[in-house]
Amino acid sequence: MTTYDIALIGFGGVNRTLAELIATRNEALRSGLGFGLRVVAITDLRLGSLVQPDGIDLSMALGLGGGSETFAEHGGSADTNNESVIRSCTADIICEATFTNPDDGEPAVSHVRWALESGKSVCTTNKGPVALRGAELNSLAAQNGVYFEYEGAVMSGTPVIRLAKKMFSGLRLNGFEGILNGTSNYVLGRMEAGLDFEAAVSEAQELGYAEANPAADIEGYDVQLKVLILANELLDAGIELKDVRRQGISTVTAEDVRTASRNGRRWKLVGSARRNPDGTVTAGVAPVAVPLDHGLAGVSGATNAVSFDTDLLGPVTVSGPGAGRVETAYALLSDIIAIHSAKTGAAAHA
Ligand SMILES: NC(=O)c1ccc[n+]([C@@H]2O[C@H](COP(=O)([O-])OP(=O)(O)OC[C@H]3O[C@@H](n4cnc5c(N)ncnc54)[C@H](O)[C@@H]3O)[C@@H](O)[C@H]2O)c1
Ligand SMILES: N[C@@H](CCO)C(=O)O
Repeated sequence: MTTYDIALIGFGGVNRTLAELIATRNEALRSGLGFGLRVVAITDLRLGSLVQPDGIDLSMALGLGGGSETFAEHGGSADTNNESVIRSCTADIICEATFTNPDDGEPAVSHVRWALESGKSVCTTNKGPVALRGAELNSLAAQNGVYFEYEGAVMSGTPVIRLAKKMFSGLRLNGFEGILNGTSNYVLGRMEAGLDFEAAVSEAQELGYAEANPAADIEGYDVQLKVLILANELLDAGIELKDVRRQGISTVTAEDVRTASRNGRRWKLVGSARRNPDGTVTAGVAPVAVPLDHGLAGVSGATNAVSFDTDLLGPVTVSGPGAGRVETAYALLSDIIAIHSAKTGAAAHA
């Protein structure tokens, strides 16, 4: 039975939940999927780093975080030591879930690069490296004969990127539009229910939907990255961040929400991209007061949906959780499963 050794870079909501899944479901994974998982390294800004090639005691690691204790008291270090841990630990797969940096993707871009260069596959939910350095990192993975997977970068564990790549390969995609941020959608819904903006944002933070800096959700930076990812991955758009127009929901007032409601409309933060007749792609994110019979009007809470405009099937819509710790940890698990399938499929055809 194969066991994959895993390193968790960033031990916040998502990677902690992955560790919980590994701790509680490893036997089910072994019998259902034919492989087990063992965590051999963890790094985090608050906890430092711990490397144990025989496997880390996850109940100990999950018990840390509430106080000032670090991994230094458990045989590790109070420093993250990310580069040396990533390059020299014995992990087969690095799960990168540190903060998303929408400006240049760092330090996560370096984390991914160090892993791929040292022959380790990477799964990440971090939008920065995928959106801003996706092409470079994908070719680095190919050069090193390893895998770079990032299903959770868009719509958390809801299958979108792999699904569209696999299932739409025989048709032409003309564009897409969707609700791609759970926090802003949740906030707009709570405002419609009468809650004030700040209280709604606090709720989204408590529920684990929001970015470390929730301005990324509210001002549309998060959707800008997701539109960039989908446009380049699925429309082969070849565009950069500056090509995705961005407007968030901070300009939408409680009065705007009430007026829309009286007029049979509902505010949504819509991300979209469309292929133009000359082959270029126009992409952006902006709040839109959609009519109640619009396909996106009924998408509520942290649920996301994206509708693809295809030439042979017409519109095809995928809907599901867009944020949440468990939902996003599942995305990492689905990436690990994809790596296992690719490895074992390749072996079967060798
Ligand atoms: N939570 C969600 O619903 C969700 C959904 C999809 C994608 N994501 C993305 O997944 C990533 C993780 O999300 P989260 O909710 O776990 O965030 P989080 O803020 O709970 O956790 C991030 C962790 O990374 C650690 N960290 C930051 N920089 C680090 C560094 N340089 N080295 C080591 N550790 C570092 C922090 O200390 C923190 O514990 C983010 O990039 C986020 O955008 C989150
Ligand atoms: N903060 C993001 C997490 C998912 O990328 C959201 O609310 O959608």
